[in-house]
Amino acid sequence: MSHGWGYGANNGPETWGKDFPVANGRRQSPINIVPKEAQYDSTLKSLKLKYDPSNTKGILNNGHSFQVDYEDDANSSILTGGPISGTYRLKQFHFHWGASNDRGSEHTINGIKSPCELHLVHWNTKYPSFGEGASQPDGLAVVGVFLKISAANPRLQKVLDAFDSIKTKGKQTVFANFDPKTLLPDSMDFWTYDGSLTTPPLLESVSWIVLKEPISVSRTQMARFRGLLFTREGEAPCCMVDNYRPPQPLKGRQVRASFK
Ligand SMILES: Cc1ccnc(S(N)(=O)=O)n1
Ligand SMILES: [Zn+2]
Repeated sequence: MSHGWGYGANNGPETWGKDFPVANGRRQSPINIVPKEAQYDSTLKSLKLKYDPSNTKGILNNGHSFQVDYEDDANSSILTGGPISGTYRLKQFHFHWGASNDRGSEHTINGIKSPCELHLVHWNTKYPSFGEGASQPDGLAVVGVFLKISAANPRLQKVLDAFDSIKTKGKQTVFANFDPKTLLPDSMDFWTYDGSLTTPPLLESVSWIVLKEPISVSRTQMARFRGLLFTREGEAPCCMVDNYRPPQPLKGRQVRASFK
């Protein structure tokens, strides 16, 4: 029985290239961001995120992370501006985190990992669907937000409170009226570069928009992320932790900054 990809010793990021050769491609993600080497680009527009909480569809443990899914059959929850042209629709958001607070993020800053990273995934409405966009070089835009250990973040509480209902792989539950904008920091300053999905199929279709300012999460809240399981009900339990891909080679790409 071929085991699918994951984050373990036998199916983790170092093995993904076997089934997904693009893993060694020229625009893979995540990357290490070196702020001093990022080029300020005054032509970058300000980020515009307009989300309609009533588009919230549900929350799911997909066996790699958990995701909150959004209705995307209209331009009601959209991303515009920043480095992208046109309108991108919110599909879902999810997180990556570590077994301890010294690791967990996918992007790093000067080689420093954060304990957790939020990804808000959007697709270009010039294509008919997320799936179509995912195979196009300008098909997706993901906003990445770092979480740093500080005071408890009350805006995470509704997400955390759903965890008991989605502990194991494949479980989903109702989740309504959640405004992802409440998970964003005050500043919309960002770095941007051309990259890929950070999990298989690792498609090189993502305009990455990584926010400079983190949001807070407490140690106790991080412990609740770690209570989720990679495994299905009835299987030997494996804690959902360290579900992050390490930084990939820049291969000549430029990272631009929206701020000086
Ligand atoms: C929807 C989706 C699939 C795979 N990878 C990602 S990610 N981690 O690049 O945002 N998102
Ligand atoms: Zn992600």
